[in-house]
Amino acid sequence: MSNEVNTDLLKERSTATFDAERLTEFIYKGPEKVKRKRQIQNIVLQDKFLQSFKPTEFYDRDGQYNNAVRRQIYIMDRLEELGFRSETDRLNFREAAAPVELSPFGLHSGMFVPTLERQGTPEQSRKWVPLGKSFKMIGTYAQTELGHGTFIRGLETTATFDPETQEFILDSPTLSSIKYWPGNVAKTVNHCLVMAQLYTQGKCHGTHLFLVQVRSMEDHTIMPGLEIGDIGPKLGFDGVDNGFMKFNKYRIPRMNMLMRYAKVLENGDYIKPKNAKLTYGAMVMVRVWIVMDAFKALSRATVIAVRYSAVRRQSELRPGGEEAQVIDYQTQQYKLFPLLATSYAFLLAAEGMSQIYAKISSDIERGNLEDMPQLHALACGLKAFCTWVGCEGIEVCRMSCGGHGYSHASGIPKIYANIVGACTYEGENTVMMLQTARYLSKSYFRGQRGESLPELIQYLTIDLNVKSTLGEDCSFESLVAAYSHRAARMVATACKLQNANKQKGMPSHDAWNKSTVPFIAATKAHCHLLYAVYGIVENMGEFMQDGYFNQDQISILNRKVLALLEDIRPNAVALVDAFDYPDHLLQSCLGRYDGQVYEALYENSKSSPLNNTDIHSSYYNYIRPMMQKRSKSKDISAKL
Ligand SMILES: CC/C=C\C/C=C\C/C=C\CCCC(=O)SCCNC(=O)CCNC(=O)[C@H](O)C(C)(C)COP(=O)(O)OP(=O)(O)OC[C@H]1O[C@@H](n2cnc3c(N)ncnc32)[C@H](O)[C@@H]1OP(=O)(O)O
Ligand SMILES: Cc1cc2nc3c(=O)[nH]c(=O)nc-3n(C[C@H](O)[C@H](O)[C@H](O)COP(=O)(O)OP(=O)(O)OC[C@H]3O[C@@H](n4cnc5c(N)ncnc54)[C@H](O)[C@@H]3O)c2cc1C
Repeated sequence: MSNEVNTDLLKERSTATFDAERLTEFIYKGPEKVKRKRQIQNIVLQDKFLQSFKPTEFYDRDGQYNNAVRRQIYIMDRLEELGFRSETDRLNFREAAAPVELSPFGLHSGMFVPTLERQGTPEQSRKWVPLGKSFKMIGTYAQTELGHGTFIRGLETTATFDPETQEFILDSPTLSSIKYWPGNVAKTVNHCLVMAQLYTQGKCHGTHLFLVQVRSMEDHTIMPGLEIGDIGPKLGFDGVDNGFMKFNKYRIPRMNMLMRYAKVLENGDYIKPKNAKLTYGAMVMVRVWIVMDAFKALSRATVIAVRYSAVRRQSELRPGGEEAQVIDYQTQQYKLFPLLATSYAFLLAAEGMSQIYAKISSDIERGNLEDMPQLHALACGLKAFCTWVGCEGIEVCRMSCGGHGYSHASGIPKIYANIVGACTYEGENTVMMLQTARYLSKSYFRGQRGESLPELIQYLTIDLNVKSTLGEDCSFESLVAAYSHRAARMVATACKLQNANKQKGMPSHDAWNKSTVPFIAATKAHCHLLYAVYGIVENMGEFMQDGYFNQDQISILNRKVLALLEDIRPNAVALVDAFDYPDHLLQSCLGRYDGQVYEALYENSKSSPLNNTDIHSSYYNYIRPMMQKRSKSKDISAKL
């Protein structure tokens, strides 16, 4: 490989109108943090073991899982040796060491341990959290069943209290009650947090969480009374052993129910929690994190596509001139620059969401549940919006790289395959949007009754007769007003339909169901408040429906979006460089910092296992016999 940087990329970097390094410092919160992040990434780069892994697509499923376990355990050991204590250091190390591979211990650290911490009593947490943190106990979060994922109240696994033995009896009474999908259940973990319907004194009290040992701590054999296995290959998540699990009257001690909020006493009495939805806390937490995952996935794809578009030359833009960088085509800019802006918007949204989560969840822990519905609505809406928009955007990035985007060598298919799961897991996106929609609907009617609303949704009460004041400058205030107006109008329209349905005599659940299509559109509009000119141009109909903008304003917006493409053009490469993703993190022949994409693609193809021999065994086994058979056939030899 040559050591030179592609001349087009050199030019792009030298003509940028701002210093990308300053923006990097803004993203990572200061120069010291950037320095530290790079030091950590360099440690990984120097690590021969970590650099010895081939991309996951070169391994079969068994090899992918095996490598994922091997690599993740090595990472854990190295983190200990290096003495990294700060969460940021550890995250930077993990991301650099396994940039595209999901961990078979992800749910252990991401859901199992935090749920023990937050849903266990102080005694339970003291007992189990240290075991979890030190990996003496390895666990996951097992909720979804064959028959139910979305509808948690419909889960069928039962946990029946037996006061005689002071135990719960876990059972899978039907085929559809078998736990199905939980990550790392199949091969990795020895414990699970199981969501099951609690029965005591002959009465069902709804779903609760139970700590269940599923494999022996001595030899990892499956505990008697359980059936456990892998569910098979998936679109992504190659190194993750999503599993199934069936309980056959399996007993666990009473104290293995997580009892911070709800309790079952020795005599079987049930003590209700302050709010039944407190048991869903782990899901809310992960939805918040997923917004950051969507940022990381979309921004990586954007870096790859923008750099490649600066290097790739195709066709003549000026007749008879040199072939143009594809980034100079207006259509290419229109595909990529809004996604670049979206990446930055997602970063800010993810950080804002995390702050709100930290504040409200600490209130909840102190017993103040007032803001629980607001947190739930925000986390559901942003999780769904950011993963949907992120996945659509990643696909646009892939296609904007032409044929090479389709190759794993581009790095984009893997980014997509992993993040697209987030449109489904931790709450299917439509269902999540509808949770936010219910909140908007209730808030709208509250606003109509003159009740005060939380700041984020106060716009629902604005006067919808006011028209836009947007002028040539497309001021920030006029854009925010436009998004608020559109969302408020769409929420009002959906609510009026819901009301009209009720007035026609429909029961309230039907009135709701028959207005959910407009509610989804309204909720997307609510989440879309992150955007500016492009978002209006792309959704003009919704902004125009009640004549909010006049014809002149539409022309201004259409001109503005094209002018903005020109403004971004000289800075596009610097804007993606600022994310400061090193090559070994991107794992992309197209998104390389030095732009030597053709050399990289050519080198990469040589490592395809099909190139191990010039003549593949299938020639001897099938092609040659087929040709020999055909050459003997009269018809063919006659034609030849
Ligand atoms: C992840 C760790 C890091 C790295 C590892 C790497 C990779 C891991 C990848 C993937 C992990 C994936 C893990 C999972 O998928 S776990 C399973 C997740 N499952 C779900 O998310 C299920 C989705 N369903 C639900 O959340 C709920 O069932 C529901 C749709 C919200 C409805 O619940 P239900 O009990 O039926 O509620 P209702 O009775 O209809 O609602 C009454 C009332 O309560 C409100 N509500 C519901 N949930 C909450 C909540 N969490 N907080 C506050 N309020 C809540 C609901 O809106 C309703 O309010 P109303 O005002 O309308 O009455
Ligand atoms: C990669 C991956 C990892 C996972 N990891 C885990 C894990 O670790 N632990 C775990 O417990 N689970 C896990 N899951 C399961 C996941 O949480 C569920 O699949 C998810 O919650 C969706 O539920 P479902 O499969 O029942 O979808 P369904 O609810 O069956 O969805 C099917 C369709 O029905 C629609 N629908 C359903 N209900 C409604 C409604 N009320 N209103 C309107 N439309 C509706 C949906 O929009 C969707 O279009 C994982 C799933 C995946 C893909």
